[in-house]
Order: sequence, then C-alpha cells, then structure tokens
Amino acid sequence: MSNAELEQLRSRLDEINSELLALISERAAIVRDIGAVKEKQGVPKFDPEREKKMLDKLVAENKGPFTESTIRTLFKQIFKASLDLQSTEHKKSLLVSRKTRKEDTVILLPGDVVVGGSASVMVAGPCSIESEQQTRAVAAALQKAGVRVMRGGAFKPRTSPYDFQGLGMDGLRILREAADEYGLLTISEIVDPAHIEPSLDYVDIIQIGARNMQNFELLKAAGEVNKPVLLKRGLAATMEEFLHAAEYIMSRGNTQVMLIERGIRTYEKWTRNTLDISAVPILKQESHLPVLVDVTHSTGRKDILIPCAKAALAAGADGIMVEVHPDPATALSDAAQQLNFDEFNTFFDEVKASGLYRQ
Ligand SMILES: O=C(O)C(=O)C[C@]1(C(=O)O)C=C[C@@H](O)C=C1
Repeated sequence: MSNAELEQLRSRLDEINSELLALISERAAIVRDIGAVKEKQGVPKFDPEREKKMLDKLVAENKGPFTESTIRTLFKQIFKASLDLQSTEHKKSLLVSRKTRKEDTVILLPGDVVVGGSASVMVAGPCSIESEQQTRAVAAALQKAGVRVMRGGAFKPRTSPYDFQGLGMDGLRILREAADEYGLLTISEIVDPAHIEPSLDYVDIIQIGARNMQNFELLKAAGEVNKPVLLKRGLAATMEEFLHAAEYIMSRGNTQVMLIERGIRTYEKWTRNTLDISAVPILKQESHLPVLVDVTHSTGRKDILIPCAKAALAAGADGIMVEVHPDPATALSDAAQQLNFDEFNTFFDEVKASGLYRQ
C-alpha cells in the first residue's frame, strides 16, 4: 500500500471518528435526559433488561467484521459510561466535599488555638487517663513543650473486655482539671451517644474513635452539638466511607469536623497498622476539612515516629497526634508505644526543626 493510500484511509478514519464522537455525544445528551426523568420518578438508573434488549438487537443486526462478543463489549462500555454520567449528574454534593466549599475549614478553639489554619497543631497526651498525678505530670510537660491540646482517653474501647476500660466520667474530670491548671485544651474519645451531652463541660474536642467511625447514632449525636469533633478513620475504612461518616456529623448541623488518619489494617506486621500517607493529600483534595495524622496508633512503634510525622506534614497534614506518658512501661494501655517526656521533647524539637511544622 502506498503512503498516499494509507493517508487517504486514515483521513477517512478521522472523519468517522468525528462522526462517532458527534453520535455518542448526542446519545449522551439523551441519556442525561433519561437520567433526569428517572431521578424524578425515583427509579433506579441501571436497567439491565433494557441493556440486554439493546445488546441482543445490535448483535442480530451485526454483519461483521466485529464478532458478537466484541460488539457486546463495545456497547456495554457505552452503557457503563452512560450510567456513570447519569449517576454523577445526580450525585448529591456532600457537605464535606471541596465541591461544596472551596475554602479550607478552619476550626477556632478556645484560647485562639486554630486547626486547619496557617499553623500546624500538635495534639499529645496519654493513651488513657489513669490518675490525677499521671495526668497533671503530662499536662505540665506538655505546657513546658509549648503544646496547646492534650489528649487523654477516659472511655477506652479495648479489644479485650478484660483490659483497662478507662476511668469514664471521672477520667474526663481529671483531664479537664489538669488541662485548666496548665492552660491546655482537652480532647477525649466519647463512645456512647448518651455521653456526648455530659462530656461537653470537660472536652474542647470530642473524639470519635476508629472502632466507632460507623457508629451512626454516635455520629448523629455528635452532629447535634456545638463542639468540634475529631473523627478517626476506621480500621478498614475506605476514604469514601470515612468522608461519609464525617457527612453524618455535618448533615446534623455541626460543621466543626476534623479528620484523622490513624493507619489501616493490612497484612503488614512490622507496624501496628499501615499509615496511609496517601490519605492526607486525597482527603485534603476531596474535602475542605482539616486532616491530622495519629503517628502513634498508625505505627505502634516509637522508632519511626519522627519520619512519619514529617511525612504527614509534608503530605499536607494540619496536625499530628502522639501519645505521651510519664512512665510508658507502667502505662495501663499502649505501654509499648507511648513516648516518655524526654522522647516527646526530642520528637517535637525534630519535627519543628524540619521546617514542616508551621508555627
Ligand atoms: O434507557 C435507559 O433507561 C437509560 O437510562 C439509558 C441507558 C443507555 O445508555 O442506553 C443507560 C443506563 C441503563 O442501564 C440502560 C440504558
């Protein structure tokens, strides 16, 4: 075949491509109208019977050279794209979505502490509130280090029912008193919708833990109060599920929601969970909510906290959460992974010195 002949055939293909494009675009416009009718009628967009009829008719009309199976595959692809078009057109824009709100959500906490703004935030404290003495010691160390938000678990959802379950409301009171004494804000996990209201006097931020990420009654209850909420990603939650959980809170009126990546369960055994760093830029892209990273629970090991915190900040995290205990060896929970005060100071100094922690 001469070059001239090849060029001629190709130019005919170009014309056909344009005709096909015009036809599939015309088809897509009709599909969109059908989608709008279906939306109004409340009927499902996917109609397998209709698809089957169309495919059977096309196969009967097919004179080749494409085989029956190729015709089916090609048209199924067109139906799939049409269905996607109908679904995206009518997908409810989520309140958590960047599409709904372009600007970052900035959460203003008492004492001019800001999450999601120009400065990074360090949230530190013991896994569990164990005693007044332990909590006050941590509060003093954190204040000295320049930390403003102290975490401490009072209701502990533990894997085993025989493990320390936390001090409950007494723990929240101890946390509040120690925090007030040292000018800190408090964050603690609430596990029962009935505890949301009573916790409001003790916590500046309500934490919803990984195991409760899809406890919808708890999410709804947290959505009904005027208190910032830190929502942890579930143990095996996709980012879509995570954002939908946040949507539960926002849809009830509480717009002060922060997300925290805490590692997901994978086959890897050398860390407690797998820190999903990619979640940080994706969540920041998909949502306007602040994103933090819990380096302690994701890694479960002290020796890699510094690089992981730096990686989180480099990926765009608004803050870091880390566990600190006066004497980790005797801690009633997470003994192996909490930092002592010296270790925490080194950790915080190095993270700040990296230039990634915005002050
Ligand atoms: O005919 C319909 O009901 C449509 O919604 C259109 C269409 C198509 O692309 O042809 C799209 C999706 C359905 O699964 C079936 C068919």
